This record gives sequence, C-alpha cells and structure tokens, in this order.
Amino acid sequence: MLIVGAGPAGLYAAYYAGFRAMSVVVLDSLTEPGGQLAALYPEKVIYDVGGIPAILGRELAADLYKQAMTYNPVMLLGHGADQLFRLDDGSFLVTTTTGLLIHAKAIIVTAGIGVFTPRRLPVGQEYEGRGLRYFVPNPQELAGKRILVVGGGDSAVDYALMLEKVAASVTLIHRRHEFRAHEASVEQLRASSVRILTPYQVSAVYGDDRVTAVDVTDHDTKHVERLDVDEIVAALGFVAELGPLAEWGMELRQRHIVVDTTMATSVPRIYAAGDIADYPGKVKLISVGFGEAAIAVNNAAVAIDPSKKLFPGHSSDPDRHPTER
Ligand SMILES: Cc1cc2nc3c(=O)[nH]c(=O)nc-3n(C[C@H](O)[C@H](O)[C@H](O)COP(=O)(O)OP(=O)(O)OC[C@H]3O[C@@H](n4cnc5c(N)ncnc54)[C@H](O)[C@@H]3O)c2cc1C
Repeated sequence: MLIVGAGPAGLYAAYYAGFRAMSVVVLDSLTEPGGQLAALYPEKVIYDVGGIPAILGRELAADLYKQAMTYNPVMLLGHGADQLFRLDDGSFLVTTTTGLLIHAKAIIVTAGIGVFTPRRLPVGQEYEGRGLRYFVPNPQELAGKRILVVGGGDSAVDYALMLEKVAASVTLIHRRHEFRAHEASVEQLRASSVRILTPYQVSAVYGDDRVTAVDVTDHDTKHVERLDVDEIVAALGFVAELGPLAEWGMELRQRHIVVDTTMATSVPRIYAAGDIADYPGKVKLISVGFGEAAIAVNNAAVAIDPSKKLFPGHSSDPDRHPTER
C-alpha cells in the first residue's frame, strides 16, 4: 500500500494499513511529518480532536507519527510522488521526485492541499540543514542557540515566542513594519525578550560547515547590521499546489479528488482521504480525515484481496496490537 502524504490523514492511514497487515510505504515531499499541523500551525492548540481535550499542532503530529510507526512502515520524507504507471495486473508503479520507484497494489492519496513547498530564503539556501531550517518540530534541538527567525506571519511569531523559552537569544526580522500574525501574539512578542527588527531582510548568510552570521538590511535606510547566529528559522509561508497528482487520471473537482462513499477515486484501487478528498457534504477537519482514512484503508484491503473482510476487527481485541500499553 502506498500512502501519498504524511499529514494527519496519511499518518492515520499508515497506522490502519499496518493494523490490516499490509506492507506500507508513506511518501511526503516535506521533510517533517504532520502536514498542515507541522507546517502551518505547530504552536496552535487544537481542541476538537475526539478524546484529546487540547493539544499543540506539533504534539499531535508527533503522536500521529508515533502511532503510524507502530507497524514499521517505510516512511519516505522529503520524497514527492511524481508519475503514475498502471500495470496489467491492476497494480501501480509510482516514481518519486527523488528518483525512487515504488510498486503498490493500491494507493491512498492523503495529499491535503497538495505539495507544500516552503518559501525559500532568497539568500543562503546552500545552508539548508546546516543552520538554515523551515521547521522546528522540537524546540529543544535549538536550546542555548542564538536564533534568527525570519517572517511576519503567525508561524514566525509563534516560533519566536516558543524559542525564546529555550534559546540563548532570539531576533525576529520582518520586511514590513506590520505583522500579519494574530494581534494577541504580536502583543506577547513585543512584551517578550525577542529582539524585533523591522523592516529588515536577510541580505547575506555567512558560515563554514554551519551558519555563523547573517547580514540584515534595513529596507528603508539600507543600513546593514551583522548578527552572529547559530540557526536561522525561515518562516516565510508555504506554496501549495496539486502538482503531479493532477495528471494521475482521477476525476477532480476544483483541485480536489472526487471520491465515493468508500473513498474510492475514479481510478480503480486509488483511494483518497483527508482534505484532498471531495464529496457532497464534505467537512475539512482532522477528525473527518481520520474516519475517511479508516474507510479508505479497509476498502482498499478488500479491493486488493477480495477474500478479506471489510471490517478490520477491533484494535482492542486481545492479540491484535503489538505494543505494550
Ligand atoms: C491555521 C490552521 C488551523 C487549523 N486548525 C484546525 C483545528 O483546530 N481542528 C481541525 O480539525 N482542523 C484544523 N485545521 C485543518 C487541518 O489542519 C486539516 O484538515 C488537516 O491538516 C488535513 O489533513 P490531511 O492529512 O488531509 O492533509 P495535510 O495536513 O494538508 O497533509 C498533506 C500532506 O501531503 C503532502 N503531499 C501533498 N502532495 C504530495 C505529493 N505529490 N507527494 C508527497 N507528499 C505530498 C504534503 O506535503 C502534506 O504534508 C487547521 C488548518 C489551519 C491551516
């Protein structure tokens, strides 16, 4: 089973496909699991996931990842799904943007709002992974460091506030005077120890193996300041597009994949779940994506092997779960 997208729907589908004893490959073009939770709102509290009264986006992403890994799927992060080839026996070959070839008897597309690409910092891209990053899944990784956060939206302000608690210092630069983030967060930011520089942009990045310093330039006065930093967190937003999946032959409606009540798309043995799946009455929520993922996996199990039952049994049944509780 190939699952395209490691957002909440894809991670949950990976768990469920493992529970159904399938061998599973999960692809995500991003290097972090969690989809929108990790990319767009890691520091926001989510209140409407059943059974979890309140949880941070990044914490839910981490828990979903842990659950997804229960049956050891092959998790290919940083690999986008690219071209689809259908074989005579009804199975598929899918190429990845990184040159891999994956054979799958069925596919579940949980691609959310499509391929997310972080808006890159215009300079210093060669330092990505060596002091320049677009995600902070675990703030402790940056404990004691001198950090530059770049951006003016919710993610940038949330990251600055989160990192202030563990970092040696945090500077936030934004190219405009006004922030796009929630007013309350901006007020919190102004009251914090975060150094705020506006309207500034990063004009050069210096380092050897890793980033050591940056030049930041005042947009109005062109004044340049050199800052010694250990880590740059670029939170400049993401671009999302359906990308190669649009060419897979599935019926689409307004950039979403049309599914029936079994989550089947118009291409046999390709299913869709989560934000990308569309049907009358669709509601785009994490909890809805979980249910759709379970429906998709169980129907795919029967499509691959008609001798299997649609109902998977209960995970609480004795001998059905591999981990200790
Ligand atoms: C600010 C904000 C707050 C929100 N708050 C809530 C809330 O409180 N409660 C709630 O229920 N919902 C909330 N949502 C909505 C919720 O985040 C989405 O419904 C959920 O993330 C959808 O999950 P998904 O797995 O379908 O897709 P996504 O989370 O979008 O994940 C899809 C993944 O697929 C990957 N992908 C796409 N195309 C490809 C490809 N070709 N190859 C490989 N990988 C690919 C992407 O990189 C991405 O990681 C919020 C959304 C936002 C933006």
